[in-house]
Amino acid sequence: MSAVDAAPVPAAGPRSLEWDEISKHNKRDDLWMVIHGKVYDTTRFLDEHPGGEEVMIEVGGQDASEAFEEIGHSDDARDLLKGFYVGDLSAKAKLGKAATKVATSVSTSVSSGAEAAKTKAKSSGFPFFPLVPLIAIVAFAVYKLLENN
Ligand code: HEM
Repeated sequence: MSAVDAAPVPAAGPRSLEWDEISKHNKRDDLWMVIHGKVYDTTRFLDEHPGGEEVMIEVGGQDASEAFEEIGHSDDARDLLKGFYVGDLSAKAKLGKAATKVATSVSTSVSSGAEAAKTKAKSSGFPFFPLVPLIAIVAFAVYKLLENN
């Protein structure tokens, strides 16, 4: 066996693609889209798409997962996707999207929490806070009374 034969053949894994590459393919004659982290070249399907060309071009070079799911595409439509597969969205690009989602939801919940606290503070006109020592005094008095009986 020669050294050449023994050399390991690198496994040709799926292509890992970045958004700057994917987003270039956004034209009628060169149309890619990302659906659930996978990149599809849908150029040749464009004039066969039962939903028309325009909706496809609108999401060209972008993440079309939501648009694809909103329509409620059939299993046949999902099977067709396999024929257009060109690679995967890179881990970095996937992470970037996840990080944006987390950041957005955290900032939304933080600001809505702060907003809710403000609204609560404004809407409760009754001043409970100064009553706290008074309640403590009454509780102490009741305790002493019971103690003496
Ligand atoms: C490569 C990606 C896509 C494939 C393979 C695909 C395939 C299909 C197929 C086979 C149908 C017929 C109905 C069905 O079997 O579900 C269909 C209908 C449709 N698709 Fe897509 N589609 C793709 C992407 C999209 C995108 C990204 C959108 C929207 C932005 C879209 C919007 C529609 C609409 C509006 C219909 C018509 C539904 C109706 O009239 O009942 N499609 N598509």
